[in-house]
This record gives sequence, structure tokens and C-alpha cells, in this order.
Amino acid sequence: MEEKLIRGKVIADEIIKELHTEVSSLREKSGKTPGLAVVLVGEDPASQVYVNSKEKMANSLGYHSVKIVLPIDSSQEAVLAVVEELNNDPAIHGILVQSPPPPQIDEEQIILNINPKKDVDGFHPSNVGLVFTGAEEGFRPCTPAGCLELLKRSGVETKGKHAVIVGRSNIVGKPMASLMIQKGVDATVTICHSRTADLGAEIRRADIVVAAVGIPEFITGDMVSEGTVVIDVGINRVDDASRPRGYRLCGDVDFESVAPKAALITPVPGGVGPMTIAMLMTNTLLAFKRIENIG
Ligand SMILES: NC(=O)C1=CN([C@@H]2O[C@H](COP(=O)(O)OP(=O)(O)OC[C@H]3O[C@@H](n4cnc5c(N)ncnc54)[C@H](OP(=O)(O)O)[C@@H]3O)[C@@H](O)[C@H]2O)C=CC1
Ligand SMILES: Nc1nc(=O)c2c([nH]1)NC[C@@H]1CN(c3ccc(C(=O)N[C@@H](CCC(=O)O)C(=O)O)cc3)C=[N+]21
Repeated sequence: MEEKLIRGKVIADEIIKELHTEVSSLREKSGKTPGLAVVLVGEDPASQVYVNSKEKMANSLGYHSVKIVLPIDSSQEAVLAVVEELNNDPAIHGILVQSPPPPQIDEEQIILNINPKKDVDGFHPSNVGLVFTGAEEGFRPCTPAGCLELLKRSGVETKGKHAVIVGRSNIVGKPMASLMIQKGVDATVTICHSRTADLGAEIRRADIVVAAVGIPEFITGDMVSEGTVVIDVGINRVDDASRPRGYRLCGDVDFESVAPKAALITPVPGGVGPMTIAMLMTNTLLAFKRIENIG
């Protein structure tokens, strides 16, 4: 089974190493440092884990890193005020507002108010549009960009291949499709969602499956053909009293039944998750270079 694994954690560590070299040399040349701000509204424990690991990674790269935790009952105006402050802060090059925010917050309006040049998540419509049209200047959303990088660095051919994406969220499914149809990537793409008539039939036709459904172990072996490359974006916490933390992490793919049929497969944890963070650091460096006009 070992040789089938796409080790996202290992590939992410390679990317971080590459970034480290570049950041160090830019710092020597310019005396400046990339700055990343992560905004969290409320203290949801799962979000805390991601936000903390983003902060840890930023620190290990020597980025200037700011974490802003707002009370769970914050008003829209309070969040907007923080975004505005970060937009105007010359030490900050990347801004991320952790999704999803609590229900009283209008996320769309928050995203619209992030300076697109600091939108390292790639969620602002201006970046969505730039990426969709294939323009160079856009920021690619971190999770889809991470999936693509995994395919590339694992030597998976995408040209002319049939990619089936399960999920149509603005964070994962849609931007994944947008990246996979780009010239140079050249996949033929099918997007599936909860109203897809026969999901198994669609997935069985895939050369590459990207699962972003949000249901633990939802995609099972009977839905997948022999030799499929499987990218599991899902990160689910499932109660498990036998574990030290009282839960285990699993993907949207049932690893046990799918892995034997897959040509390659990403594990959870240690697959797409660490790549998301590596791409966030990549986008932050890119924002820094563009804003500071260096590199
Ligand atoms: N590794 C990482 O870095 C990241 C991981 N994630 C994880 O990825 C997963 C997906 O996240 P996200 O895209 O935000 O989730 P959303 O809940 O926003 O989207 C889920 C999508 O799956 C579709 N879906 C739901 N049920 C079915 C079904 N029975 N058959 C087919 N499609 C279905 C939904 O369809 P419809 O639109 O019709 O409702 C929707 O489009 C989650 O597990 C999340 O935790 C997310 C972001 C980053
Ligand atoms: N504005 C915004 N941008 C995001 O990119 C964003 C977001 N909101 N909201 C939540 C999702 C989820 N997400 C993850 C990132 C890393 C791991 C990760 O590193 N996971 C580890 C395990 C971590 C653990 O132990 O829980 C792994 O898969 O190996 C997981 C999930 C980013 N997201």
C-alpha cells in the first residue's frame, strides 16, 4: 500500500523548505519580511487547530504573523473594522478570515472588503475572476492549488484526463474545476454535487477523483474504478472514545475500500491539509513580492 500514498505532508515540507530559501534571500536583499494576518471570529476548537498551525508555519518561515481572535458575538462592523485596519497596515501582505464565520456575519461582504492584493485565500471575486480567465495576477485558492501541486509533484498526468470533482463549494469544488480546465493542466472536468443523479457512475468514469463533500468516508470502493488517482480533501472529526482526543480524523473517502483500487491516494491526515498551509505561505510570499515590488 505504501507506494500508493501521495504523502502531502512530505511534499508540503519540501515546499516550505523552498520558501524558506527564497524568503531568507529576499530578506537579506530588502530588509523586509512577509506579514500574514489570520482573523478568527469565535473560538471553535477545530478552527483553532488550523489557525494555530498556520501561525506556527508562518513563524517557522520567519514571517511576521498576527492572529486576531474576535468574540463569537462580534458585529459585522467590528469584523469589517479589523479587515480595514489590516488592509491599511504596511507590515501585513496577506489577510485570511477563517471560514465559516458565525451566522450573524455576512461572509461575502467581508471577503469583498479584503484588499484583493492581500487576499491570499483567493476568495475575492476579483481573484476568482482572474484565475478563471487564466490571468497570472490572481491568487489561486490554497486548497485547490495544493491539490494540483500534489498531482504535479507526484508525476500524475492531467492532460486529456477525466477529472471528477465531488462538491461545488466556492472554497474547494468550483475553484478546483477552474484550475483543472486551465490550459497547461488540460483535464476534462465533471463537477458533481448533491443533486447529481448517479454519483457512482460519474466517479467510475474518472481518471482523477477529487472528493470535497464533507461527509466522512462517503466515497466507497464500489464507486471507484481500478487505477484511479484519488485526492481526498475531506477533513472530518469522528467520535472515537478509544482515541486520546476522543475523536479520529478521516476524509470523505473510505480509505479502506478505495485504496486497494486506487493508483494513488492521499491519506487523511497528512494529505491535502498540510498542502493548504504550504500554499497559503506561497501566496503570502507572492503578495509580499508584488506589494513590495521585489523578487
Ligand atoms: N484539506 C483542506 O485544507 C480543506 C478541507 N476541507 C474539507 O473538505 C470538505 C468539503 O469542504 P467544503 O467544500 O467547504 O464543503 P461544503 O459543505 O461547502 O460543500 C460540500 C459539497 O458537497 C456536496 N455534497 C453534499 N452531499 C453530497 C452527496 N450526497 N452527493 C454528492 N455531493 C454532495 C454539496 O452539494 P450541494 O452544493 O448540492 O449542497 C456541496 O457542493 C470538508 O470535509 C472540509 O472539512 C475544506 C477546506 C480546506
Ligand atoms: N479562510 C479560510 N481559509 C482556509 O484555507 C480554510 C478556512 N477558511 N476554513 C477551514 C478550512 C480547513 N482548512 C484546513 C487547513 C489545514 C488543515 C491541516 O493541516 N490538517 C492536518 C491535520 C490537522 C489536525 O490534526 O486537525 C492534516 O490534514 O494532516 C486542515 C484544514 C483550511 N480552511
